Amino acid sequence: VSGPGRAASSALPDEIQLAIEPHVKYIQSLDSRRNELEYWLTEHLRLSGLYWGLTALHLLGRPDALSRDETIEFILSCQNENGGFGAAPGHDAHLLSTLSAVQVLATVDALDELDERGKGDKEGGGKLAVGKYIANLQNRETGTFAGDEWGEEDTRFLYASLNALSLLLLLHLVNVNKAVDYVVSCANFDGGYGVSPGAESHSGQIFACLAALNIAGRIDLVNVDKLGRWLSERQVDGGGLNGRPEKLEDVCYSWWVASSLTMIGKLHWIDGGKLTEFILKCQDTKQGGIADRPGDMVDVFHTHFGIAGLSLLGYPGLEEVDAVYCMPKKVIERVLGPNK
Ligand SMILES: CN(C(=O)[C@H](Cc1cnc[nH]1)NC(=O)OCc1ccccc1)[C@@H](Cc1ccccc1)C(=O)N[C@@H](Cc1ccc(O)cc1)C(=O)NO
Ligand SMILES: [Zn+2]
Repeated sequence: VSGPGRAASSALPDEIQLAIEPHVKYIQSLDSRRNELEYWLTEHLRLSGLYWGLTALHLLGRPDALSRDETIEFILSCQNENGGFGAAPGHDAHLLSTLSAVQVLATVDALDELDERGKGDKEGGGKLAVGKYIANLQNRETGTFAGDEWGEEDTRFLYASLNALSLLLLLHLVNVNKAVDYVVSCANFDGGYGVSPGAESHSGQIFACLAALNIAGRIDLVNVDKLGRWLSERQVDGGGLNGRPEKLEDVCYSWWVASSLTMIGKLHWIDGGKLTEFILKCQDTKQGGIADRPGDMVDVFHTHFGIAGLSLLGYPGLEEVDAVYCMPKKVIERVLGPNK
């Protein structure tokens, strides 16, 4: 494969190499852009933005580029009385921001702060309060999960729950077998999975369902050859991957598709070198950051998923990423043990 194995040399144009320093500076600059309208328009994603930025820095080998104390203070400031976390201080709790909070605290090795300083109900604060908030969102009949008390159900939320609960070592608070049955009920004839039974296959939902099955120890339920074929067909001529047939390539699908292929042992069914080159072409090597497609505006979401994708593809010098948790492998080994 001609891709990342080739020694990066100065003779090559910039975008063929990963511009590490500019990406670090771009991520560090994000929280200081309070004068920009976009900063406030993305407040509903602030906690997830911290997860994307911090994880990208850890994969770049720069875990100290953001202040650990400020990170912990911000996370805890987003916790609600019900134990769940909102996207920003004062926002209602939601499963996705609760997942981001748990992922960030695990990454900076501060999950115990939940017990020392976290909120929660009388009988059990700390980690248990977060676990109970999540467990209360499971639909006891179908096994799937809602994203918050308004009740919208989706396999994304089922994955978010199993991810967060497993990091808190509290999976026993929910009915994992029923969650597995629900994921199986979402399987399509093409081997993929959708948002609910009968919904069309979508790379993001496939990632969520495969990762949930993996955490439940039931990856054996996947039709590997059919799904591997559908996922490998996401690679388009430009080398990038799309989310569904006929859609445009997009850097974040590098993650959703490549991590799914990794989980079923078929990553070699796509051309890793061409995908690597596509991701590197989406960088802004001057200002830093990675966009969804070459020439588009960069954002922290695509910067994170582009770097995570490069890590899966073995780009030299990056920390290894865990395909199931989208977090540094070293963090997952510390929290769950080497043989997780
Ligand atoms: C809410 N969301 C998305 O819907 C992105 C939008 C997008 C980016 N590039 C193309 N579309 N899509 C996305 O994350 O799809 C992947 C996915 C879909 C379904 C299930 C799981 C993953 C992004 C944020 C975003 C919005 C708009 C532009 C860039 C980023 C997002 O927060 N994604 C979440 C997962 C997610 C996905 C869809 C949702 O409705 C909510 C959450 C995530 O990756 N958390 O770490
Ligand atoms: Zn995208």
